[in-house]
Amino acid sequence: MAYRVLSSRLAPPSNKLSRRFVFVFTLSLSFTYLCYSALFCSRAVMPRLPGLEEHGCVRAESAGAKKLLQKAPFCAAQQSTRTPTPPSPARNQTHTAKRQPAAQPAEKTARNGTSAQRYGNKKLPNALIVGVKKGGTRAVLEFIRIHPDVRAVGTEPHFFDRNYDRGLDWYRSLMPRTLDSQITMEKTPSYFVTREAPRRIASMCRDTKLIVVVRNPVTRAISDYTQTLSKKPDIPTFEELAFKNRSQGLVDTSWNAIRIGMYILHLENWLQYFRLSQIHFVSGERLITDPAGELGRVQDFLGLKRIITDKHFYFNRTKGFPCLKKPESSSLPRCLGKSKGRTHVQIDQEVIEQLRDFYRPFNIKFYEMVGHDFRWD
Ligand SMILES: Nc1ncnc2c1ncn2[C@@H]1O[C@H](COP(=O)(O)OS(=O)(=O)O)[C@@H](OP(=O)(O)O)[C@H]1O
Repeated sequence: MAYRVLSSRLAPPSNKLSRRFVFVFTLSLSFTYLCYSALFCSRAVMPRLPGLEEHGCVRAESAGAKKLLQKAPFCAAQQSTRTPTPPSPARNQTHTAKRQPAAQPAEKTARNGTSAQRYGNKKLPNALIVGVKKGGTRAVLEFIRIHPDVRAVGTEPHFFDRNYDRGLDWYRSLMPRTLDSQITMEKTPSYFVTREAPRRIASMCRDTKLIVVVRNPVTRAISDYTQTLSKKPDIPTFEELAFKNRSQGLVDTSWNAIRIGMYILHLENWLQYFRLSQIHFVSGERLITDPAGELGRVQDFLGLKRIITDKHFYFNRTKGFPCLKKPESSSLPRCLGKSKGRTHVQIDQEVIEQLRDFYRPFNIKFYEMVGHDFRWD
């Protein structure tokens, strides 16, 4: 020690100066590094490394994303990429809010190209198309996903009905990567009639936005039956399944094709967990006659800029339905598949009238509840 002090005292001034320089340089280098890390916090600058997803630090939200998220106040909790504990009835409460991890650079692969988006994180959905079966749910999903701020799962995950035991991690893994400013969506029409679905969705996030595509319940039932018949040609006739006793006009409400159309009953279940303002109803009929108008309202509801307009659609005479000029997955015009827009089984007009009478009181209550007359009578 004495030697070190002595030697430092005896050291020539130039040596002393260079040591002081090295010390100051190292100090300033460390300080710069600290500032740099604090400001940019790894992900915005560094490329994503596999396995490092969980270790994001608090992000600085971009102005654009902030604006969009303000318009659509989605659940912050569900956006976390931290490993969530699998949902269980005992843990049926809303998650505590966590900050989102930093977004990747605001750079996307061609949105309307065939390649998947490479940047962003997999997040739980902010908005769900929950029903109804044969209402036009595929059309709404395919149309809304051409919006640059929407990314969606193509297939139906059936998480809140059939796959709930797999947990939120599994569900999240199915989602496409999204930037902070983008909305994640999926559609599973059976959620609307699944008793546990509203509670489960609310426990994922109370702010989830819900879209229900509704259609005249009689036409919907015939469409449903037509689909089943195409898979199982040996099933009884529509009339046989629809009535317990046709001459008495006794409708079989245990048959799913009939039960699904009693919209008000299912809606009451949803309203135990969600505000009416969180649910947007799309008219399945108007979706065919005026897709741009319906999609305009869907965009408003999601807090999105109205980008999808008339110019995105054309009426395909062969198909008899509106089709997209430029869908999300390709640059070519595309109509929905053969299973959408089938020719329905011919049903006796009298049967149709009986079913109309059956549904009327349910429809009226439904119109009153949602504040809109869908004119199905
Ligand atoms: N643009 C366009 N192209 C084709 N089909 C359209 C379109 N818009 C709405 N529809 C109606 O969507 C009905 C199918 O509804 P879903 O997609 O909800 O069916 S499913 O529940 O996912 O099986 C389907 O019902 P069916 O006509 O009975 O087949 C269509 O009437």
